[in-house]
Amino acid sequence: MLLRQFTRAPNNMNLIRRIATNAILKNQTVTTNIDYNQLVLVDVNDKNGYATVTLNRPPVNSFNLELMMALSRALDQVERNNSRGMILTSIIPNIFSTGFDIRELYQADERRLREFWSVLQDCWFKLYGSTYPTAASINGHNPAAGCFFALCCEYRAMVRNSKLGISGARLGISIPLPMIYTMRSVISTRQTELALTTGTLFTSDDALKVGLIDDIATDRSDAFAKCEAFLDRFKDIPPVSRGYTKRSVRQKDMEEIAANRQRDTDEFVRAVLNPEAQSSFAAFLGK
Ligand SMILES: CCCCCCCC/C=C\CC(=O)SCCNC(=O)CCNC(=O)[C@H](O)C(C)(C)COP(=O)(O)OP(=O)(O)OC[C@H]1O[C@@H](n2cnc3c(N)ncnc32)[C@H](O)[C@@H]1OP(=O)(O)O
Repeated sequence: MLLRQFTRAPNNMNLIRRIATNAILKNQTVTTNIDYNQLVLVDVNDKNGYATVTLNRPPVNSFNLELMMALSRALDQVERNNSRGMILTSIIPNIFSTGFDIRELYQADERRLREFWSVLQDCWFKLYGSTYPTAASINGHNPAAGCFFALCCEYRAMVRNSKLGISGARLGISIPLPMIYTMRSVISTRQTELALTTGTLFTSDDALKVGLIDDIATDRSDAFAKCEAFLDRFKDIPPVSRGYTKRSVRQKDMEEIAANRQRDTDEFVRAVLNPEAQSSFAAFLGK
């Protein structure tokens, strides 16, 4: 059965901007909350300028097209706000994300599937190619696509007793290029190949050892604090030159993905519609 082996919105363009009314209280963080479309929440801390992007699709933050689109728009919002940094996290206590929503893949409509992948690619360009500093506060299990987005960030803190990785190989799924390039930007090519060809889901200790995460946290608030401390490291670094350097480091990967977008989409669609993959999805969903 599909990854059980791993343990066991609408198109709303209107932003609702809410300024915290009790900000006058001494020492209280002043936040501007941009409630985009509920599936992804964007909060900007007015004290330090950091945006928190929170995945909010209970029960498990699985990515369907709507969540992917909401993430894409949230990233646009962070960019437009000129945030000093961004922390990606999840509202669910012990789960960051369970990856793609299997219901999105099972008996999928091809047009919707193409759009799904295209929006994932957009998210990748926006997050991987962002010039502002990024960190992932991984508050729980994070297999597959959620791991991919966390790896796009510059820093990861993960709570103990969680698992992280891209396990597609165990299901006979070949891993798409954006995921390969992203993992390879974090750990060595050798370790990337090993992780992806064995479909390893890493414990927090093993993830730290191999370099997939930067810190182990005791709980979600510790993970968040560690992410803030990481972003603080850039407080005195001029953001424009910093962003330019980051983009230059990542430029080659982005050019290659941009040049292969159509082929990458075709391969994804073929992989999902493959009868073997469809049987796995059916088994997962108990069909
Ligand atoms: C096929 C071509 C793909 C091409 C390239 C892809 C490359 C590979 C990268 C990404 C692919 C993916 O993302 S595929 C998704 C992979 N993810 C999983 O298989 C995770 C499965 N989930 C779990 O193992 C567990 O949910 C958990 C350990 C993460 C959490 O366990 P917990 O016990 O806390 O929760 P439940 O398992 O009871 O789940 C609650 C509820 O949610 C449903 N659920 C969970 N995950 C998904 C999902 N990914 N899609 C849809 N639904 C999901 C689960 O069935 C439960 O539902 P019910 O309450 O109705 O039983």
